[in-house]
Amino acid sequence: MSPAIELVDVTKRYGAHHAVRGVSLTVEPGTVFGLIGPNGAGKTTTLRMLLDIIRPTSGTARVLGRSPRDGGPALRRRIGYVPGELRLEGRVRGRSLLRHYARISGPVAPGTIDALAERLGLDLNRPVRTLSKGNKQKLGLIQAFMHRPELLVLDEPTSGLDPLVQREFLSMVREARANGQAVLLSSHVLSEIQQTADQVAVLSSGRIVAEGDVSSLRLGRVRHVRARIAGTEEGVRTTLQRVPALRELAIHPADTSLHVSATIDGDIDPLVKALAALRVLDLDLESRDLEESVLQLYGPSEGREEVRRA
Ligand SMILES: Nc1ncnc2c1ncn2[C@@H]1O[C@H](COP(=O)(O)OP(=O)(O)OP(=O)(O)O)[C@@H](O)[C@H]1O
Repeated sequence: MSPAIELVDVTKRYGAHHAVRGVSLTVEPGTVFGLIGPNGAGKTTTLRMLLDIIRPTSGTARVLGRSPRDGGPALRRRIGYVPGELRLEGRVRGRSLLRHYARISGPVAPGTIDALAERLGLDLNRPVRTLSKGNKQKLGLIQAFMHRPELLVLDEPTSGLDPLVQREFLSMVREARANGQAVLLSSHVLSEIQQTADQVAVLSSGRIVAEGDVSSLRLGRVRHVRARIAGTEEGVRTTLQRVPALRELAIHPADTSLHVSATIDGDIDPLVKALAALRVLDLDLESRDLEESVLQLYGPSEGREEVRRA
């Protein structure tokens, strides 16, 4: 079976600015591929090239075995696409709009539209212009999923959705994978990629700076540590400085305790053991957000030229 997506050395330039530089990636049927990276990294540009909304400056793209440029409407119907910025206006009701899309996308099994609307909690009888951003996004998701396309290309699909709906959406993605559909999901939210994707590529300044299976990347291992600790500043500093993976340690006296903040990259067990020797009044461990993780692990000082794996 040919890959659902194959990009080889694809570049997109706007004048002197490289939005995407030499990106190669392969997405197999029945898998979820996560494309992550901070704002402006080149995610939307990469996805639009798959749909032939824009064309690469150089390199080759194949989608479901065809060139997006030559595939035309026949290829387009085999893809479900959620654009990053969904503009839906007009008096038309959600149901009519989806029926209209269904005439373009090809057969939708009876009951599918209502079932998806029910799952996502969307009222299909409302005119689309009166829908909130999140509800418009739900319409966008339904139009992408309803005809069970071989490939789903989803650009920041959970933006504007509340956490319960996000969870339902992630189930829909897993079901699509189980049906043998391929999914390319772009996001700047690491957790949703971690929950669904089999493979992941990290884009930064238009380049893939890391790729592999989700568990092999070190992104999720960088955490913020915040604690309130009783004791002397010197004693606390001496204890915590022995933790090998602890960085950016800062200690500020506040009232009767010390406010401690740091980041930890890797094994947290030595930190837990060190804290056990102190009087900890409060403790908070939080994953760094994606942008911080990407920049720390794969940023300029780490050498963007190389693809790094854990
Ligand atoms: N039509 C255009 N003309 C000029 N520059 C563009 C154009 N489209 C995108 N860019 C630039 O290309 C880079 C990549 O943009 P892109 O929208 O692909 O990023 P992104 O990863 O999707 O970011 P975001 O998460 O903010 O949507 C950015 O620096 C952007 O300013």
